[in-house]
Amino acid sequence: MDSFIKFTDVHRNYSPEQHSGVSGINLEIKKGEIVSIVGESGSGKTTLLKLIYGYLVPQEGEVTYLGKRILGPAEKLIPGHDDMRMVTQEVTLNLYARVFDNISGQLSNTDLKTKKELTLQTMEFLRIDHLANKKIVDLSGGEQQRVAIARAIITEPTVLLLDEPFSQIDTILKKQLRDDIERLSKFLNITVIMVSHDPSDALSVANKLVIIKDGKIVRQGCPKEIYANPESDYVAKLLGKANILEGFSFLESGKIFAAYPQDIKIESSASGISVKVKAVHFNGIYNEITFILEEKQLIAYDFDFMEIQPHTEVTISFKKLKPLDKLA
Ligand SMILES: Nc1ncnc2c1ncn2[C@@H]1O[C@H](COP(=O)(O)OP(=O)(O)OP(=O)(O)O)[C@@H](O)[C@H]1O
Repeated sequence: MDSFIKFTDVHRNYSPEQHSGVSGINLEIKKGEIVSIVGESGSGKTTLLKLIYGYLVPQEGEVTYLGKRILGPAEKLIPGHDDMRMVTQEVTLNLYARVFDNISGQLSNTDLKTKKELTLQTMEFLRIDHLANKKIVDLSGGEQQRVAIARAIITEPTVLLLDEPFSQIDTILKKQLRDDIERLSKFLNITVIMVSHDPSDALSVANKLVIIKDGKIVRQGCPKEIYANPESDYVAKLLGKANILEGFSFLESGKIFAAYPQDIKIESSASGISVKVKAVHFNGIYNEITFILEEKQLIAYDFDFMEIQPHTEVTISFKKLKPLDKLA
């Protein structure tokens, strides 16, 4: 059986002189998966989305959808794959038209009654039916984003590509969006592929994680497994703001470990490793404690709001240390 979406040895750069774009990409995406592509800024995340959608073509290798090569912009009258929709951060909505018209306008060659029914269904699915008669300019950023997703899904795509969907919304809307993405996948069987530079969003919703660095995939697989065993400092820092421990006197020489901030325990007893507190920042859910250990700066989260003061000494212990194979 043909793979759903498959990259085989894909290379696509923007300029031969400088490093840009992506290279050596091998990736398979299964139907119905929620895939999150994460990586630091400029690592090539959007380039991967554009290669899937057909906004870019590889210079080497190929990208296929159901076994067929995805056509590039020069090979199609309207660029973009007919079975897919891509929602970007730029507002592509008609700002002065009603929400209803923005969504229903996507359905050409559909009779009025069906158009109305489908638009109502889609608005209900994304819980924006109460906004039907509002103009886009009068909506919040999060509401506009839901309208953009509604516009995309009303044409019943098999694949929805989302570029930084979580970037401009607050915590409550993030939770709703996560829920929407899960429902799109579960009830409409849409494969969702999204790009995020904040991995906490990705970890919470994706069932496959693709981690990219300098245009190359450095890890792919189950989010929980990758988080539990990051293997490289890039992945550990990206996914969990991990402290990278190397060269400390209490470590075996030559070994490197990652410690997530929540895995550093601050002890009230005298046992443990003595460190000097540099700064304490209240975060709402925890205090972020910056401390100095053997002249290196590390970060721990204190969920118990212990009375820790800057410039004092405390003792710490490591609840979990994750061995790293390499420094990227
Ligand atoms: N049209 C273009 N022309 C030249 N270089 C480009 C072009 N588009 C992207 N690049 C370069 O290719 C690399 C990857 O870009 P891409 O937009 O895919 O990264 P990204 O991971 O999505 O970044 P960000 O998180 O900042 O959006 C970057 O170095 C970028 O500057």
